[in-house]
Amino acid sequence: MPPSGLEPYDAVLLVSFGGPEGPDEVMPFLRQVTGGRGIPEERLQEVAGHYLAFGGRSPINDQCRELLAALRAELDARGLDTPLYWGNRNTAPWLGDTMAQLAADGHRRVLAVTTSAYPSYSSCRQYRENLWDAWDAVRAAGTELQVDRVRHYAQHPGFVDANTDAVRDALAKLPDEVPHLLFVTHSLPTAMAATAGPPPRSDNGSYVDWHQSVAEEIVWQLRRSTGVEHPFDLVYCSRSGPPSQPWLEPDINDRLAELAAQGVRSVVVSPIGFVSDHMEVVFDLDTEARETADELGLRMERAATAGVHPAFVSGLVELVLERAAVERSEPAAPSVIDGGSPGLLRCPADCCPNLREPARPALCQAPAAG
Ligand SMILES: CC1=C(CCC(=O)O)c2cc3nc(cc4[nH]c(cc5[nH]c(cc1n2)c(C)c5CCC(=O)O)c(CCC(=O)O)c4C)C(CCC(=O)O)=C3C
Ligand SMILES: [Fe+2]
Repeated sequence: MPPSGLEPYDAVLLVSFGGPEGPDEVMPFLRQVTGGRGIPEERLQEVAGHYLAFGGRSPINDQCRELLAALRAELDARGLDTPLYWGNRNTAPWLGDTMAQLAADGHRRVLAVTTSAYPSYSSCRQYRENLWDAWDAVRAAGTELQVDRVRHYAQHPGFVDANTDAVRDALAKLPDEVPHLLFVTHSLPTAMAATAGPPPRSDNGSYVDWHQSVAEEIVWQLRRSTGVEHPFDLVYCSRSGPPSQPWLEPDINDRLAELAAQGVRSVVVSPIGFVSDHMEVVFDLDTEARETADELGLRMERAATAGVHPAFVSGLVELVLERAAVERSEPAAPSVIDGGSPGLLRCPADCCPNLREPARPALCQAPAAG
């Protein structure tokens, strides 16, 4: 491979969740995502209904296409001609096919960027397990690839600034108020949340802690620029699983009802847990939570997700450059919000454990200590 400016890496791989692109793809997608995870059939039918209400097409693949185009433009602008690839965990383009293509195209050092910004089993290790499967198949077919992944980036200024900007735009639509801010992320089983991130862990675990820090930073940035301090909470959406299993709360709809009862009149909803307008955002927030707000007589504005905001796109490219520098043993100070965590270059073996299949291998992991 000719030098690309990202040495030692010769390719960048965007890894995403995947989503259906038509009605016939909805049920196969849901079965793929939930295979063996004990999600009740009723919940599957309900979620199928969310997808079918949007013509059976998830927004996520188109958003990946847009992100790839934006990343390409940003790499080009910086004189980096490193090829970009894309693979999904749950639909085409399948990660396994993309990994085989990377090998066939002669690549041997690949840097992965996931469309998921926080630590937890679902948002980190599960991606690394699927990376392992794809990598292992290529290895079995005779090619030795090395795959790394950029550190968790929720506390990178690029991601935070994009979200702050979006909250500012949403606030501008409610000029006569001091809206309550609701920062939203995907709920998790509390057992998964408690074991998110590397030990030693706080009571909340890294998933909740990281979201809390991002929310606080956004509120602080707004206060610094406007002098207004907005009341805020971290709330959850998209609870799944059997009713007997505890998940992170409060659900956004319940919190909206509480706020209305307390006399709050307007809210800005900021989906900091999602990098773009996934189905959870367009259904759980823009459809369901909006209906709740309407019924309660609350004014609600939903802030944009990071999407292809220039700060986010250039932040991802900076993360890629930073990691390449680290691998070349050059000094590279990790860029991170004040008091935030730069995250880890390689997850330790006991980070974000798979509570169902503890022995399942995952890629991008630090070698086990002594
Ligand atoms: C933390 C987290 C993220 C954020 C990090 C990241 O982005 O990865 C995320 C993203 C996503 N989740 C998605 C879709 C689904 N997630 C499900 C189920 C679950 N998600 C979980 C967690 C998360 N999920 C969990 C603990 C479950 C229970 C089952 C299990 O333990 O695995 C189910 C099954 C039906 C249901 O139960 O809801 C579906 C269909 C899509 C695609 C959306 C689109 O099409 O636009 C995206 C981006
Ligand atoms: Fe999910």
